Amino acid sequence: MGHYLISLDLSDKLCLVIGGGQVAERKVYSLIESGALVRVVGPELTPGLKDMVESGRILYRQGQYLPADLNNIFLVISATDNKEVNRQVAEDCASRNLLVNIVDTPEKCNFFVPAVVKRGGLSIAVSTSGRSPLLARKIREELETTYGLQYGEFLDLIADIRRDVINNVSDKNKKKEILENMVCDEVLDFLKSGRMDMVKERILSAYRSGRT
Ligand SMILES: C[C@@]1(CC(=O)O)C2=NC(=C\c3[nH]c(c(CCC(=O)O)c3CC(=O)O)Cc3[nH]c(c(CC(=O)O)c3CCC(=O)O)/C=C3\N/C(=C\2)[C@@H](CCC(=O)O)[C@]3(C)CC(=O)O)/[C@H]1CCC(=O)O
Ligand SMILES: NC(=O)c1ccc[n+]([C@@H]2O[C@H](COP(=O)([O-])OP(=O)(O)OC[C@H]3O[C@@H](n4cnc5c(N)ncnc54)[C@H](O)[C@@H]3O)[C@@H](O)[C@H]2O)c1
Repeated sequence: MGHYLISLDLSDKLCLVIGGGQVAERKVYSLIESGALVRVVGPELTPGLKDMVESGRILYRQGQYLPADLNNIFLVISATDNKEVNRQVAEDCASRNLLVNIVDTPEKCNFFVPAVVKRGGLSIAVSTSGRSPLLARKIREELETTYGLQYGEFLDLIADIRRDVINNVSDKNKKKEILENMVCDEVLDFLKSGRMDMVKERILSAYRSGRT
């Protein structure tokens, strides 16, 4: 059965990562990038995680996992190398209806973490439904070469105009025409080749001609 892909708003949500190893570190980075408040529990930390504790970017309780660590938590990632601990976390989370990811047991997860290309507000996520994370990574790397940094800048530009159009253009056809022209093939071709001057010119003219 396929997964239902959603885009979670984690800003200021308290998320728990259990374990302080390599996998925990990767998951912590992606949570922090999404604005989550992250707490890590584990007897020891990688140097990268240690830095994050010292610079105040994450909270840390040194020690073994305890069920009380789940209090007030929105989302849990269990990234220990101990199967029994991971199994216990899965059970504790299921009884509390928490969002939970157990890194060594896909069947106990109620969400997977996809491989993601981020370009400002644009996120391109790749999931293989847990079947081959390495393939997800390879496809993410390929997408990174196709979708450069200019896509984030482009999204900012068209998002502002779109908001203006939604608020100020009442004619449905005109609204549709402006929104479609901003992402027409010609604009996307200029974007792909990094011609931001032409991109800006074309989207402004799409906006102006739609408003007259
Ligand atoms: C995408 C990514 C996101 C991230 O972690 O941030 C991610 N794994 C990544 C890399 C990666 N993981 C593994 C390898 C080694 C090669 C291999 O095993 O294939 C590599 C490759 C590498 O490290 O380069 C090993 C591995 N992974 C899982 C298991 C357990 C199992 O399958 O039983 C084992 C065996 C452990 C063991 O051997 O004991 C399970 C999961 N890994 C997932 C996500 C979820 C499914 C995502 C999907 O739907 O595809 C899921 C189900 C749960 C979860 O973790 O969310 C990230 C790439 C990020 C990027 O580069 O952009
Ligand atoms: N899902 C994925 O993407 C993925 C990728 C690679 C590996 N894995 C799995 O993830 C597991 C962890 O891999 P790793 O490379 O991070 O291992 P690691 O050895 O670097 O880290 C494991 C961490 O778990 C901590 N730990 C052990 N018992 C604990 C407890 N009771 N409470 C809290 N913390 C505890 C250890 O102190 C250590 O910091 C592996 O066993 C592997 O099966 C998953």
